[in-house]
Amino acid sequence: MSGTVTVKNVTLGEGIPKICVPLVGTTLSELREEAEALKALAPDVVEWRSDFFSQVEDIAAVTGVLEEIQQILPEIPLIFTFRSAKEGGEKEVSTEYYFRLNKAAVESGYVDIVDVELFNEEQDVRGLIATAHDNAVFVIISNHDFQGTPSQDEIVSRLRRAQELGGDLPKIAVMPQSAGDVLTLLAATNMMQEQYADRPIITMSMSGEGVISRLAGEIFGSALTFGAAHKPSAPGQVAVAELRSVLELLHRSL
Ligand SMILES: O=C1C[C@@](O)(C(=O)O)C[C@@H](O)[C@@H]1O
Repeated sequence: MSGTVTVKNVTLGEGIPKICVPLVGTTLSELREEAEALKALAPDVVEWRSDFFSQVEDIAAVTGVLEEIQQILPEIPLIFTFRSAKEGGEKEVSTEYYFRLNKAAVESGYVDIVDVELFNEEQDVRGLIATAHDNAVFVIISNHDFQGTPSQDEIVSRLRRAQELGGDLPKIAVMPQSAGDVLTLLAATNMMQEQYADRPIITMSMSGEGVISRLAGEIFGSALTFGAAHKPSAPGQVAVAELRSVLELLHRSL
């Protein structure tokens, strides 16, 4: 894999894949508790899935949560994500609000990485990337298919599009309908990282059948893997301690 991204002493794109744990609380007090509990798990990265938050339509409440997470976990890089319902998230908001919310998050000073969905108007995506970079925030450009697994060429083409738009971390999550679909995701990951990527990429095949893709990133070329604390944010996430021991086992074997 060529190219790395370093955020708060965590380097993505070299060595063992880094572990990210999502925060999925629906209230400020649940989120506080979850963040406190993460101290013991010591993930490399934390993602706040703000679409789970009951007050996500109130920007002041959102930045308030960000400030608290940052105070509880000041050393851990924080990803801000609003996952739209059409890509497997909990809520749908207007496109206008989606971009306003993400802009407020990157301008808050509490976020290290923002997740922006690829399937939006190009100028909106480019505008948000520019604002993020002006605020020293890295950008994941993501795409999720909860129904199936596109062809290898289509997966590679979406990852390349994310890279061309200027995303620092192209990402795709797909749903397998067969073991062959898991191989398609792994082959696309390997092809992307060997032939096209000049930066770290993040890929996963979801659900139980796809778990191997969350473990084998160091071999096939995915820099970050999502593990669950007490509640997964997507199907197939395994518990952090088990995830870490398998990643270390595979790392030692190489
Ligand atoms: O995009 C992703 C990946 C993910 O969907 C997964 O399958 O682990 C989990 C989400 O929280 C995250 O935003």
